Amino acid sequence: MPSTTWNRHHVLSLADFTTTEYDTVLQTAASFQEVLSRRTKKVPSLQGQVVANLFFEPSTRTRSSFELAAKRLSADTLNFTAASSSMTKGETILDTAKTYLAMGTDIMVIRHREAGVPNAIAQEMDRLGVRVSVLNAGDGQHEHPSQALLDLFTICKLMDCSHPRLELLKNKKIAIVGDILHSRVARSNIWSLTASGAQVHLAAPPTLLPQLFQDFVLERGETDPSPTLNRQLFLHWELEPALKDADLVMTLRLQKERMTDHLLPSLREYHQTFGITRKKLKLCQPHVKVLHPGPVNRGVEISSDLMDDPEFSLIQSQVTSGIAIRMALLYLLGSGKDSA
Ligand SMILES: N[C@@H](CC(=O)O)C(=O)O
Ligand SMILES: NC(=O)OP(=O)(O)O
Repeated sequence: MPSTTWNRHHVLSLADFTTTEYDTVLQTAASFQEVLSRRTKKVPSLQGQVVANLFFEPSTRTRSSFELAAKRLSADTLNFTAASSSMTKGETILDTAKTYLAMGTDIMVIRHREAGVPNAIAQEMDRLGVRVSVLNAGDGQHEHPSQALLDLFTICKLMDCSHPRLELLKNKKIAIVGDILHSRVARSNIWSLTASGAQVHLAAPPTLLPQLFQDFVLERGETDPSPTLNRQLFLHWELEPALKDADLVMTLRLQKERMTDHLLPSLREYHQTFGITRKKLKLCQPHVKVLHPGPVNRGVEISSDLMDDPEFSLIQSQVTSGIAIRMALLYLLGSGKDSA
């Protein structure tokens, strides 16, 4: 593994990630990707450490890939799902976390439907003075840092497989399309992609864009249909200007579980206006690739044939990248613990 300086104790958000930290994660993931291509895919880096996956909200790929990543690093894993836990008998979230602490957990990977739960658990661990790291695996509408990092890794590898790094995305045009309002994936990606120097274009119907962004634009009296939030972040109420000459398109699922109102006329109408299809991709650069964090609602945010087309779709490759990225995060958080 590369020898690195890494001082972060928890990974809760990408808001304050530095360029060096992004590059450290990308380079460490690239080293693990090489390990994963070998016959023996396991390394002893986290032998004796315990990684607890505390998932209070459903997940397929994040939970499984954190588990596999921990196993590839030789850590012991504990898997928790709220529905089959003693929370059904009234145990609180913090008491649940302390129960896992008492079992010797070193790293807690936490997903919760409410924003801020991983931060609250991290604060409690710090208050107790224990060296437990907390990794946010998606909290409400707030952030999903490991997803944005695996997206970054997937894209950077396309450009330079052996040396993925942040600067490769400088000035690339990246469209993020769909339910931006409820998407923690969009929020984390906005941090990482703007940090890279890319031009990030957000496109959604007004009901699915954060009011804050829209107020900001209206306050400045912008009437342009493609107003600029800052020099790198653009807002569109229509799809076409976001797709025009885009290098990459990230489409998002409609997060119905987080919608309290009827925000769209119909799924059919949404697919016609904002669904990504081969025809609409013709507006983009010829080399365009499409990302989606999954799970996908086929025929809603992306057409089924496009999702399955390896010429354009990076969806499977994102899932594969998730293992190396999560190995990198667990390794960086866990490898300093023995020397404490
Ligand atoms: N799986 C991602 C995206 C999604 O569910 O649409 C998340 O948990 O945020
Ligand atoms: N992309 C993502 O977080 O998928 P899961 O919800 O299946 O974990």
